[in-house]
Amino acid sequence: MEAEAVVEARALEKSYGETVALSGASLAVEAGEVFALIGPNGAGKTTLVRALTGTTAPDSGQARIMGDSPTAVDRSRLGVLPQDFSPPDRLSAHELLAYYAGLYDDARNPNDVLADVGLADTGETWYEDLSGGQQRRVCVGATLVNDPDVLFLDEPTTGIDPAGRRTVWRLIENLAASGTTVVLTTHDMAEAERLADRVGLLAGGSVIARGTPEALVRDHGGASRLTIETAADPDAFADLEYPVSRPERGRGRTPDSAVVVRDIDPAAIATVVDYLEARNFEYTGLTWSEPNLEDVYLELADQTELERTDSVDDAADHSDLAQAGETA
Ligand SMILES: Nc1ncnc2c1ncn2[C@@H]1O[C@H](COP(=O)(O)OP(=O)(O)OP(=O)(O)O)[C@@H](O)[C@H]1O
Repeated sequence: MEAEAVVEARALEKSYGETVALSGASLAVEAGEVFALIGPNGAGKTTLVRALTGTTAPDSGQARIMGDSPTAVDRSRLGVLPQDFSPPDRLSAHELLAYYAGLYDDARNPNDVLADVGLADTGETWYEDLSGGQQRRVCVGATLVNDPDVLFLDEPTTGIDPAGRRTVWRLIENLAASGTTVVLTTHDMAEAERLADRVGLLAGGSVIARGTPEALVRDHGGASRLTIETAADPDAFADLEYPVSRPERGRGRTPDSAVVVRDIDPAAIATVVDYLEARNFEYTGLTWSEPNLEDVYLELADQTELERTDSVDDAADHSDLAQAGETA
């Protein structure tokens, strides 16, 4: 029997004037799952979270949390961190958490929450005097005072330094281990890959692919790559037994400073080194990488973006992507 969805969106549509924010977004999150929503700026992630948490009403479609409509659900079982959450700043971190804790009958001790978000020593500092990353961690803490069963975190780690980010990651992992259902949005693919049981990729207002990070990488991540930092032309590698090309747009390297060897096992890297040496090709570095969620993102979401900017008449390409999503 299929597990019952704790959070569910069915064919949600939402427009702001001419702007279509959601165009049939659907997803189902099971109890205890960590579900990460990824997608380009403007894809509709925040609007989807807002529709799921009852802060915006969809034009059509249905949102459900724990079997209820988002506006009818017991708020004490819900934690929501909006992207633009900005609490009153003339309070200390501790006072802020105490304030939010005061909204619930059976709230957690603010000191324990401060410790959870790695700010045990910063409780007496005024919110406005905290760094941006510390403020964000207090905001994450504010969503935890009621020990929610379902937690929505819209870009929880944006602006947080690497150590603080890891604190929040461990916190989310602990929450998930204790059974909390978590829906988060992020632009950090490493974050999604590390935390999420499943990932939903939003583009153009709908979920175009969903699945475990492993399945998405397997289905859409492409081949392993060996990147060679060299000015040599890919054609010069014609008799190498692997496909060689320039790096694609958007993959972090200027196309004429590197070539990419695809589908190559790490054990075969020595063959390529021998090949380079035998031909006196100059190179300054070799990097082997397996496909990851960033490759999936670039393959599916950025492709959608590029098509949209390259051509206004791209309806056919969108339907291809929607089909790719159906198989994920
Ligand atoms: N209140 C609003 N009024 C008008 N347009 C809006 C409003 N909220 C969202 N939009 C528009 O809807 C679209 C989706 O926005 P949304 O914030 O949901 O995207 P997002 O995926 O969360 O983006 P980001 O990654 O930048 O946070 C965008 O084009 C945005 O400009």
